[in-house]
Amino acid sequence: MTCTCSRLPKEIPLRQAHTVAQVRAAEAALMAALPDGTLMQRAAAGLAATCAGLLPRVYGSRVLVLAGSGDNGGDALFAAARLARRGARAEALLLDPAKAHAEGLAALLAAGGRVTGDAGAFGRADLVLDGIVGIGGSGPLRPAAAPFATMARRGPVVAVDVPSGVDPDTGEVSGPALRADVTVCFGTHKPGLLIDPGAEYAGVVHLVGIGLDLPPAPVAALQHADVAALLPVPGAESDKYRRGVVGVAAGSARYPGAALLAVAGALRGGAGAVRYTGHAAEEVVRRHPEALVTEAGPARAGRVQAWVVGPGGGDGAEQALREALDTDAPVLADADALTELGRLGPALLAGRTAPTLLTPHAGEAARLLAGIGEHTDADTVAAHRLRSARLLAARYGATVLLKGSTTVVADPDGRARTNPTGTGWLGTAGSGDVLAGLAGSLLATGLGPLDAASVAAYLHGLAGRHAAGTGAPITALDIAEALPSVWRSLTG
Ligand SMILES: NC(=O)C1=CN([C@@H]2O[C@H](COP(=O)(O)OP(=O)(O)OC[C@H]3O[C@@H](n4cnc5c(N)ncnc54)[C@H](OP(=O)(O)O)[C@@H]3O)[C@@H](O)[C@H]2O)[C@@H](O)CC1
Ligand SMILES: [K+]
Repeated sequence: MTCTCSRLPKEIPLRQAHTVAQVRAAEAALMAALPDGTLMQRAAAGLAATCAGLLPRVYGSRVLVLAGSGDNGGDALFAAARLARRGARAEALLLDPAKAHAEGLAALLAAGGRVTGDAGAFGRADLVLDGIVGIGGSGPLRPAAAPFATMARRGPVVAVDVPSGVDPDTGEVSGPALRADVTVCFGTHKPGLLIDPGAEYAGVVHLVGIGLDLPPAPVAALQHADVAALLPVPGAESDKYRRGVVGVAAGSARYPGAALLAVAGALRGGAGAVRYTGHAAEEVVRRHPEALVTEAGPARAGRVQAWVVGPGGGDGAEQALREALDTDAPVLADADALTELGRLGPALLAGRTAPTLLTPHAGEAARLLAGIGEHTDADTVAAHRLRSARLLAARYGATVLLKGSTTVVADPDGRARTNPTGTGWLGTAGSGDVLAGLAGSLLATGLGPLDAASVAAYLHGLAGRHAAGTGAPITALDIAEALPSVWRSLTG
């Protein structure tokens, strides 16, 4: 089978995202060492170059700047001035004319651009620059700018640094926001560009370096090369035990399928063997003869380097979870085990010395949040992904992989990762069971929970894309079966 993924670029570095506070501190240090306006010119030059690349030709194109009164508007006005000097018909719509960025506006006018008060220019433009607000904004778009969030447009919208109305630190969107086709961000990614719903508003994100000296990023998205470097490779001396044994406590008389799918994921996640315990032993062996099965629960199941507990676990989930948590192996809790954990609260994890990885979808995350007294629902969790995942990680003292349109992994130490490979086709019954098995298998090979979770999410997303091809419904088993191909595409 040919894997379409093998054509993906391999050298793209880790996408790092910094908070507004970190960007501000780096900006202040650099600005103190450079002549006034240097950073804005670097930003405007990169922005103008991206815009020029999006236009069939710059000369004669209609470019509209939506300009707020901060430096974000300044960047947009200076970039439009550069395009006007190349013959573009550039206009600026000033949202608060009295407070417009004076130097940027002067540059635009000097280059032959003009100011317009006609909101209809938005729909006629060949390209719109969203310079309403960047990292200095807060809350939803103000009334003067809000109508542009829903207006029809002809040409692409290019967001300057951040789509206006998207929270740069979290990706939360609390009201109207500009929907961009491309976002040109400066110095670093902002977390809000990598996490839905903000990521969806950002479109394709293009980073323009401006020379900021930044600390380690609190949020990152692994790329191909990062994942390839983390994948376990068996050594010459490896046998199945040295490669790691993953235990899967899953499935019930009512849900035997979840066991099959979790084992299918676990068999393809790098561990040397899969040890299954639960009510679906017969089905598991029939479908996966390579699995070891045992009647005993996690407490007496034999050698296991990481446990996966909960998919389709039914009534047995609490007992299996308690037994697995009593071992000194890493434990991944999913599905019914998460429901039990939400009911019993974080005290159940107290005293663990090995890592715990929780893999909730938004509904299960809401149940876990209830376990710490935060009563909410799935939609609210999905709207506040980073915050929800971080809160759960901190309060449960566990790594949390929050599944969804952007999967977010949060570590109790505060680091977070977002997964760039997701696809809507992954939203299929049993897909989460495969992911749980896969992530547990990576844990058993010795990866830490943050790496195991983010590598699993990456592989799972690529496998979903590979299985769906140019676009077709897929089953959870299709995802599992595509895993060896995408693994090869990363290492080949
Ligand atoms: N960091 C860097 O290294 C570099 C940063 N650069 C650029 O600077 C940008 C940051 O500029 P900034 O600090 O001037 O803030 P900015 O985003 O323009 O917003 C302030 C304005 O927004 C308004 N406003 C607030 N909320 C709003 C809302 N909800 N809806 C509507 N309006 C709202 C607020 O209004 P006010 O409260 O004053 O009435 C004020 O007028 C950054 O994103 C990047 O583009 C580059 O030039 C190169 C180097
Ligand atoms: K903007």
